[in-house]
Amino acid sequence: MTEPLLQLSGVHTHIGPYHILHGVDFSVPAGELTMLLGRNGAGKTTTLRTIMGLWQASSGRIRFDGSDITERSTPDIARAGIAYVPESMGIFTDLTVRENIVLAARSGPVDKNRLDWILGLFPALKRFWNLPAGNLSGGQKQMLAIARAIAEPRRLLLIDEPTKGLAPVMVRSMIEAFKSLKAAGETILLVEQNFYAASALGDSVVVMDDGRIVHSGPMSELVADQALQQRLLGLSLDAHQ
Ligand SMILES: Nc1ncnc2c1ncn2[C@@H]1O[C@H](COP(=O)(O)OP(=O)(O)OP(=O)(O)O)[C@@H](O)[C@H]1O
Repeated sequence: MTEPLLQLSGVHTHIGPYHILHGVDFSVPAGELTMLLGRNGAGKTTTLRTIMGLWQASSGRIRFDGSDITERSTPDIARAGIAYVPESMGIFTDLTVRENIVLAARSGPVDKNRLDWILGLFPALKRFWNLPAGNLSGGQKQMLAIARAIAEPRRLLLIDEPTKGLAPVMVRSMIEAFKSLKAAGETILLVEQNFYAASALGDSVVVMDDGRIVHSGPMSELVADQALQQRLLGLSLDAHQ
């Protein structure tokens, strides 16, 4: 059997005196979109930050693309091909949309075909190309943050709640963009609270609670089982479109 692109085994993370992750085990197969779900405070963001080396795992192993990355630095992990889009997005609001994207490419100018592909995914960015990113709506800022993450080819995208606070029409645009990313063969680990978006996009799903994995399997299985959804996710689910 081929090794998954990303594999977490028994990962514990402490933040100062607090023990946040308690032996997290899951994997992300190449070319799939894996949803990471769970109630508020379950440990989803901490998991992404631990993969990225922004928090150091206190025990357990993280393997990526055949190598152990548990103790590598964040820049090293980024160089290995993992991009992280945090909930706060990390865009430069004083710079134009164009400058934000150009600056995100570390190894030189953004490839023209790639840029056309990115602007095809997020047409709104084309309209605001020469305007400061601070003028964009919340959803457009999210799109810019993702565009920055894919300005260069990456092996794995970690994206934290891209639909948070967005109007339904914007959620639908975001879902379409993710469908295109999937069709292009990108491997994505996506944190989502919006179950409508999660169910439309996930190939597989991992559910966390209190720093532990409490369920993992195909997304279709969770979508078909409302009792399981209620048990695992309770009222944290936002099923609105
Ligand atoms: N810097 C920190 N210092 C102390 N505790 C923290 C810190 N960051 C997160 N935590 C705690 O770790 C736990 C997990 O938080 P985390 O942000 O990973 O959850 P989450 O599942 O992403 O939640 P949400 O959906 O609300 O963003 C929470 O109890 C949170 O209070």
